[in-house]
Amino acid sequence: MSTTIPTFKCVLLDIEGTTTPISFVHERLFPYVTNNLENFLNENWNSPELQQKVQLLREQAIKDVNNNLPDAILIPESNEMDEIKHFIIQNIKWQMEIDRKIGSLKSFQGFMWESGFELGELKGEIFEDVLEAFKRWKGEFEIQIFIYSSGSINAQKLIFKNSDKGDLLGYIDGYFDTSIGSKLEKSSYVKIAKEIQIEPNEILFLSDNVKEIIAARSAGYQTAIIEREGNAPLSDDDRKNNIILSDFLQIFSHASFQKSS
Ligand SMILES: CSCCC(=O)C(=O)COP(=O)(O)O
Ligand SMILES: [Mg+2]
Repeated sequence: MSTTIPTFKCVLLDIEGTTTPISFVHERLFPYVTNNLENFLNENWNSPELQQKVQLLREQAIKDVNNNLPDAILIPESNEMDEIKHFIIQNIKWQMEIDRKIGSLKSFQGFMWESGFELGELKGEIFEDVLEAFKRWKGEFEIQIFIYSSGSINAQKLIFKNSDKGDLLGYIDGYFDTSIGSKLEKSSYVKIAKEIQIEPNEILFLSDNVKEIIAARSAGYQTAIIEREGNAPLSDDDRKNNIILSDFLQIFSHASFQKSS
């Protein structure tokens, strides 16, 4: 009898648009930040963790102004608390309007979501097929599962721990965010492969973002674009040049990802 085994030893997964609906991120997580920002700053102003996140935003804003980024908003170091809060709010709202994938913003968002998840006001949405794929990868094939998202590692863990499919942290072997580098750069994927000590061609990267897929493939990864409802439309060229899946379970029967043994 011929059996099949996967061509990869681990999967590296994007979150937004891949394990999780884009609508959850844009209609639940992001508004949680923008709608609660002022109260959150008032209630947590004396927290050293908040002050550390604000300092990261401040340092990024200085870089942005030095790099002539249009509309960049500085956060002053004045004694006037209300003035500082005003500029923090302006700064965060501006960055979120352009959906910026930058460490200081992602770290601040993750800090705010922490209380939302702890209070039960937020629950991570995970697509139906993801949990079944996790179970099969771990149970049948000993495939390792890693996450690589622009969201902070703290935020990634919150989503998978407090998900609508239960606590999924036990399935996941490690997490990467943009502190390893941009998801659009080949070098980030090279670094991840080195860190997890798996050859690039034995890693399967799944994402909704074609630019991320191109970067991962240039580092030698196997790749597939995940096309979920609500994701950005793919061009004819994207379809011609990539494997496109609408569901993780399709990987188990896709010829490119299996070999006979
Ligand atoms: C922990 S993910 C929260 C969503 C988020 O902020 C984000 O930027 C997701 O980006 P991804 O790289 O997963 O597409
Ligand atoms: Mg994504």
